[in-house]
Amino acid sequence: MSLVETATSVSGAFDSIPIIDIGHASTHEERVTLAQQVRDACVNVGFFYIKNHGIPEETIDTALSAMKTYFSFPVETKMKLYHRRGAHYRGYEPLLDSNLDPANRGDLYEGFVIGWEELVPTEDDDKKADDKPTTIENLWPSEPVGFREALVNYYHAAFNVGKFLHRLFALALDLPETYFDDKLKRSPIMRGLHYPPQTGPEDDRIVGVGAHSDFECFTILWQEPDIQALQLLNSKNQWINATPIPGTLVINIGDLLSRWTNDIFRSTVHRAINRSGVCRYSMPLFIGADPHVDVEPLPSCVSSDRPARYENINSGEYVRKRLRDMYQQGTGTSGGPE
Ligand SMILES: O=C(O)CCC(=O)C(=O)O
Ligand SMILES: [Fe+2]
Repeated sequence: MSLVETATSVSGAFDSIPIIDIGHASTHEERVTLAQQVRDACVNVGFFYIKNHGIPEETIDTALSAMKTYFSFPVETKMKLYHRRGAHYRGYEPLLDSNLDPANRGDLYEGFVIGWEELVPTEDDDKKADDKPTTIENLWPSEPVGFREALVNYYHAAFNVGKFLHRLFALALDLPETYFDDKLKRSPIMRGLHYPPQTGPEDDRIVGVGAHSDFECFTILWQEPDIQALQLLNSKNQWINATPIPGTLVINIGDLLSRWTNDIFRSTVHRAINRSGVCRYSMPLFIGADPHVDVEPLPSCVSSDRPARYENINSGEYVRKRLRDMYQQGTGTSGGPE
């Protein structure tokens, strides 16, 4: 069945989230089989878990413990790196600073945001990058010791998984396997997130992260085991729990890849509410397209029955606008970069 035909029969009324084992992918045949599962998941749900992703537990644990220490510092210390002071929203986001769902009153998480950075910069790094990718500087606190190393290590480990996944997306979209290789070279933004427990009466207008879809191409989310918080909205308006499954990562499609695929890959609305009684941590890595890349519906996703639904847009401009909107709706007072 063609991609367009596959998408036509989809209802979006999913009640569970597929788990895909990516552990065996050395042959082209194995990757084609995986790509078929990925296609089903992206068309029907927009979310899936991956297992056997290969990120060492130690890399995750070290990043988690660095985050826990950092977020335990007084807010005045963390505010020295307030993310709205710089030009690119890097650094510390305090509680209630953003508001992803305009119907809400602010998102009850604090975060720390970084972009591309080599742990040990290589001399010819910029020369190698023929596409003038972002070289926006990250902001780093002096404490805890090892914070930068822990986060940058996790960033690259997760990005390596992302590089593998975008090849599966390409196969799933009937494109050459390497189609996205030169388009997603340095795009990821990573956030370390801390959700304090929400107690008291349930109030749908203040949640950990309000209902939203992600802006970029796809997200690789590590969520803390044993704490239920993430939920996805299906087409019947039911919230489906994305229960943490040990050893897995959650992958979801964002709006940019949804546009690129003419809505054949679903960018599913989700939210997070932490009513566990204890703090919860998560680490999403958002993989967009590099800023210079133009995005318009792919030929394999367009037909006479399904004409292109979107204009060509520049990826950098698109994501910048989405970020501006998100932070303007928040309660942060010092405005945002233009
Ligand atoms: O923390 C989570 O589980 C979800 C976070 C999220 O959806 C986001 O940051 O876009
Ligand atoms: Fe999200």
